[in-house]
Amino acid sequence: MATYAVDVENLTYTFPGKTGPALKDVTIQIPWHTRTLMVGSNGAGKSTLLKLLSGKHLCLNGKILVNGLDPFSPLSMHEANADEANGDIQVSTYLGTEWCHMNIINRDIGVLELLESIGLSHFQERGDLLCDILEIDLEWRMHQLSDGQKRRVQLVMGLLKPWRVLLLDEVTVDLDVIARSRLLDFLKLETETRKCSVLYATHIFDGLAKWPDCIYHIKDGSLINKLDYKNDVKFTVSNEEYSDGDVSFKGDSKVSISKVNSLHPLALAWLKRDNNIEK
Ligand SMILES: Nc1ncnc2c1ncn2[C@@H]1O[C@H](COP(=O)(O)OP(=O)(O)OP(=O)(O)O)[C@@H](O)[C@H]1O
Repeated sequence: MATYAVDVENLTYTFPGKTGPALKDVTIQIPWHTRTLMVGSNGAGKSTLLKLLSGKHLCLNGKILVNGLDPFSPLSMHEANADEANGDIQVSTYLGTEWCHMNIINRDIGVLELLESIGLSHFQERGDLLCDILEIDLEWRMHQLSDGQKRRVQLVMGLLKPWRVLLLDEVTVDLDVIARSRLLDFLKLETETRKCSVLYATHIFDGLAKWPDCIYHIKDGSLINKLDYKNDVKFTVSNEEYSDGDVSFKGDSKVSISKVNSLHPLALAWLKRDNNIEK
């Protein structure tokens, strides 16, 4: 089994037809049993990195290994399946924008039928747990659901088969706060109870204060900060009841955040810095 869930070295990626790279000399090592957050402005390069990790683009410049395998190589995936004890674990699952727009979720089809078509009976226990967590009624019909309800069914579909590495590209925007909080708890439990890791790019920081093990800050295609949660992040108690939260930096590698269950103050402080906004 690979030492790291994700092992990327000196990765530089330029989209075909573009002059400048979308990712510049990125090196990132994600251990097993961890949750990593990626923070950065629109266009910083978060989705590009997640897509490269999921094998959606070929990268010739740098090393990318997910579960010790080249995500772009079909041979790798074949070998991976042979390696897994029961063949029922995916190397990686990528849930991103394109995945959100899959057509099936708008069709006149029952939720039970939909979940059965992707192997619910094979992963019954996990499926039941996910339906319970995300409060899915198996009698719902997809075309009659709200956006958030559709997203909840879609998340059960995406998470039904266990994965070694989960690549989440902001797929929680439609969820209400309870569904999002339960989903984050589920992902935390997953990383604590079986060999897997989660890499999550998001612009929603509420409810995340106690969630990650590591936070990467990406700017203009480069990783410019890495915070190891246990050692580098300290929460202070804010005096103001309705404060937006305070952040104080100690150099570039340590930070203190006022005590709110949110990383919004940190994201806001980083992105203001990125854009040279003083206050
Ligand atoms: N298919 C593409 N072809 C060419 N350039 C692209 C393509 N996709 C993204 N880019 C460019 O790559 C850079 C990084 O984009 P990316 O989507 O990775 O940013 P992001 O951090 O995920 O942003 P957001 O928070 O808005 O989702 C941007 O400059 C973007 O314009």
